[in-house]
Amino acid sequence: MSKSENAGQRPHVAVFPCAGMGHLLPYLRLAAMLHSRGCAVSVISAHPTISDAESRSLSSFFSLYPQIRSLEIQLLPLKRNPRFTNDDPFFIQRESIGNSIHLLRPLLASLSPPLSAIFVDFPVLTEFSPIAADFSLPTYTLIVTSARFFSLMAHLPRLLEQEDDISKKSEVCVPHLDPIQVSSIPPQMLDRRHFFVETITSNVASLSYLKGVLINTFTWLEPEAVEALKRNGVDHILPIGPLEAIKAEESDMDLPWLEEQAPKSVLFISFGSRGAHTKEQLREFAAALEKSGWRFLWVLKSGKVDREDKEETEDILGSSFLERTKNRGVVIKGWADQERILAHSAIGGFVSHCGWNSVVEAAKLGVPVLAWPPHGDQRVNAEVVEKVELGLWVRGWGWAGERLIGRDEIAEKLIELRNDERLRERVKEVREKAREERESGGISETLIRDLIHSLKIK
Ligand SMILES: O=c1ccn([C@@H]2O[C@H](COP(=O)(O)OP(=O)(O)O[C@H]3O[C@H](CO)[C@@H](O)[C@H](O)[C@H]3O)[C@@H](O)[C@H]2O)c(=O)[nH]1
Repeated sequence: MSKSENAGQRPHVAVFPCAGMGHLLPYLRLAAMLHSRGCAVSVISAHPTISDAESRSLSSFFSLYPQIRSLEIQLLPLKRNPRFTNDDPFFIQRESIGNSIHLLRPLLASLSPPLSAIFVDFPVLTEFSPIAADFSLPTYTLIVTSARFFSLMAHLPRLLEQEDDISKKSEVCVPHLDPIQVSSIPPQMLDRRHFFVETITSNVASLSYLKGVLINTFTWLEPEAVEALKRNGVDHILPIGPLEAIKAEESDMDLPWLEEQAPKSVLFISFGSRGAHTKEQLREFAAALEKSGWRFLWVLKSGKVDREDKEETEDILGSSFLERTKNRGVVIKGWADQERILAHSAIGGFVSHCGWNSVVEAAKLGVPVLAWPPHGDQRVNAEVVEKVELGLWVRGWGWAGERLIGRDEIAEKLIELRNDERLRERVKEVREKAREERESGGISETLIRDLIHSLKIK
């Protein structure tokens, strides 16, 4: 079918997330949003997925949205670039997706109606660019980290050119943005010979072939960073957050214990979709939790990849902790519906690793955060949490594994979180601002409408 024959039809849009739940969930939310606004939607996924959580999410998404088409590529065995020495399974998965991306060609060529546009995840923009060119396919991306961290990534190539050794400085300046602490930047990003920097640099260069850059943030939360991106050359940036939870996430939550708890009495603890702390650190945290007196709901993960995370809760936290706290808290090993939990009236605080989706969810639902960012973009995201007063952050806790944070130190912060009345009031304001931007037919609504309109006239 030619493009002109297709003109009167609904636009057909595909989304193509990279590895990990932190990428898959926002792309599925975007797919659901485009579907609800009248687009025909396809979701491209790479198999085998890196985690069981991703496989489960994809199957439940497609059973909830049978009209959304699933397009799969089967990953080829990875031909390792000798310079790629990273052993993080999520980085290896990114490499595999990049290496197998040409498998999309026959898939895209066979689509009827053909695609009007595609949303490709930032980590694979470079590998996707020849395909976009050959198919003359209008390409967008959805950025799933903070505008603050993305500003840093977008400016990184120039920063590394200008500075001899950033690691010796205390802060870096991205034009039009307040300084970012060097201690917040993942160390690999400071080494210009690192493969990670090469990948960021080429993907930043690839931003120029895109028709638009969407980002899961909202203007009130990160006004300067969104403005800085526009002024620093990413002028096609559109904040569309906070993304709405998909229908699946609105299903009943099987947590009768939570239903019985008093309003704002329960602390929710989750360090994201991958484990982050050593067993020793988790045990220290458990002791602090007990000491703090909070009721708690803890989603525990002890391995990076859920398929390999076989250890029992008792073996991680000790059966005596579970016995002593059985009337005060619940530990769920594995996966729980975080956004549903955060929305529950019993939740009064959130110990978070500050994965960006978690920060946006806490802001949207008005839950005070105790930031404990162990990896990657998470410390820069925690700078946002601190700046907008969505929560507390002890910078000195450092990166994961830098030092063991003791139970007394943690308990003190947990108690501070519970007693901070000013913070409780402030998060209501943050929630209200998020709601206003969503409901006033605000910027993101207008932009999405414009986007869909521009697709229709292609
Ligand atoms: O048991 C769980 C764990 C997570 N989630 C959801 O899964 C998503 C997790 O995303 P995020 O909070 O961003 O954490 P990560 O999974 O750790 O995300 C990775 O991707 C993010 C987006 O790039 C980065 O900001 C993080 O640093 C990186 O670790 C969120 O929507 C959570 O609500 C659940 O529903 N249940």
